[in-house]
Amino acid sequence: MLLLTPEEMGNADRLAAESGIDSYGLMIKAGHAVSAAFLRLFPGASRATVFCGPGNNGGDGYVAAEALKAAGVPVAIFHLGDPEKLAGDARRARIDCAIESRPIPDYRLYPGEVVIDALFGAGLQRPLSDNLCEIIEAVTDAAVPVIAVDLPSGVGGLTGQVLGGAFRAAHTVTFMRAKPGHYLLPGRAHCGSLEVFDIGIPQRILAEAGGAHHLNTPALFKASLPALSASSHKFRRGHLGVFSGGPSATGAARLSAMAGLRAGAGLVTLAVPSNAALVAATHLTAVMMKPVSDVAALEDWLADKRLSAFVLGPGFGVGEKARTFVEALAARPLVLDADGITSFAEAPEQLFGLLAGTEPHCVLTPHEGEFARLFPDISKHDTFGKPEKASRAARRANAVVLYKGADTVIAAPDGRIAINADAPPWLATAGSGDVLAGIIGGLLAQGMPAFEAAAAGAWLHGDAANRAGEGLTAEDLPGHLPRFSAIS
Ligand SMILES: NC(=O)C1=CN([C@@H]2O[C@H](COP(=O)(O)OP(=O)(O)OC[C@H]3O[C@@H](n4cnc5c(N)ncnc54)[C@H](OP(=O)(O)O)[C@@H]3O)[C@@H](O)[C@H]2O)[C@@H](O)CC1
Ligand SMILES: Nc1ncnc2c1ncn2[C@@H]1O[C@H](COP(=O)(O)OP(=O)(O)O)[C@@H](O)[C@H]1O
Ligand SMILES: [K+]
Repeated sequence: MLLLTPEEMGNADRLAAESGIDSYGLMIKAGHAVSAAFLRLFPGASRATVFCGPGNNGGDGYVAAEALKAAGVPVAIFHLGDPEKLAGDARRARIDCAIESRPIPDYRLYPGEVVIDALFGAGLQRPLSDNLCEIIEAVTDAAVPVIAVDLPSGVGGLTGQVLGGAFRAAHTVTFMRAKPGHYLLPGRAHCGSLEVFDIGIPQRILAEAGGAHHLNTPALFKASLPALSASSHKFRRGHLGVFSGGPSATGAARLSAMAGLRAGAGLVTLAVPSNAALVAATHLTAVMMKPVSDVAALEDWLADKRLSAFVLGPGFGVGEKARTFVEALAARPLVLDADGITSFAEAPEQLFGLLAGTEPHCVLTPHEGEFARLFPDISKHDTFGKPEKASRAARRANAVVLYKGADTVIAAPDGRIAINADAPPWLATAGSGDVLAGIIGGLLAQGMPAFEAAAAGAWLHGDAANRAGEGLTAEDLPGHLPRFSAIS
């Protein structure tokens, strides 16, 4: 599912106009979609209170207001700025709307009203003024239902960030394609239910207008998921190696290993320091074990080319050992998580040097803190949204970056970006990140390319959590992974 940034939507708009499509006709359809949503969702509203801004978002508002009046709904319009200065389609929409409007400072709460927020959409450029924020706060505090046109005003369509303040909509009607800001946080939490309405811009124009951002759905990775056939045997299904920490820190890697096996790797081996072998062995059944205490033992093990992917980081310990192990592993498909990432905090360039110059085959899975350790300058940039941060990091590291959180973003060095929006909050539980690393490792082991494996991993992780339900522990997750053949 392709998402368009506000800039790309602007391109689509321009290309549509160039191809002879009547832009005022698009605005009429947009406004009518908003009025239809109002009538469908709030048939008993005492009044439609329409806030109209100074651009085309306001234009959609005037069209919706006129349509609601024609349907018999009492309507009050409050405009921002000088409506005489409206230009283009928005000007025409105001002229065609026979309702007197008043300046926004005249607005007072009205019992039973429903607000249509048509202040700003794609054209939001800067934080909302204090006066506007006060009005938004009054509407929010009074729990007045809000329908947002395109985006809740104040939410950045590219980043999902709130600029100053923003409406909390019950429902948002956007046009042709959702925008990244509808799915990134905190924007997602301001949208309410999201409706993507087709106002008639042709697909070929939308395809030409943009295409880097995707919502993470199976359509993005399904074709690359490993498929079982009669000729499958365990070595054909890949062999995943997962590195464990010492005797008191084997749990995290065991979670990854089990998840890798459930994700379909034919064999999974836990590589343990010798002093942890006994502890680990008492907890393993289908997962195998191999003592690997130092880099010499690792290099011996790596001579087995059937080992097709690795996970390093969960519970491994931070320090020199992790760095030398990564040096030995850097040319092979690898998920680098947790301590594996933190070990390079003092010398991120060393890691990027190891990963440079090849087809990207490493997946980095930082949470916010780990991301800041590896990419401190990128992380500090307040105006970058999460996709831009992940994307810059991916290019710098020549690795797929899966930037975790409630709105996990997956970015490839070639510019592809996926936003994962389905994970439930009960995934925030100890060890769930270890399971995610293992799922991705299991998919890499079966030959899935790094971006698709990371995107599939994040989606499967969220899907398993939704199946397991609230109250899950990380151990529950692997058992709830869906059958790949059942994913649609
Ligand atoms: N794409 C399509 O095909 C279609 C798009 N359609 C609709 O068009 C919308 C995009 O319209 P748009 O480009 O005119 O931008 P919009 O959101 O109205 O805002 C721009 C105005 O706001 C102002 N402004 C900005 N920030 C501000 C602030 N913080 N505080 C105060 N002012 C601020 C800014 O002023 P300036 O920065 O120039 O001073 C400018 O005047 C889109 O969201 C959708 O609803 C539909 O009609 C159907 C077809
Ligand atoms: N509020 C949330 N909603 C959805 N997913 C979340 C939320 N908080 C965390 N997650 C997910 O849970 C996992 C936690 O991973 P991580 O932070 O590494 O924890 P741990 O180290 O305990 O395994 C990540 O996949 C993250 O995306
Ligand atoms: K809006």
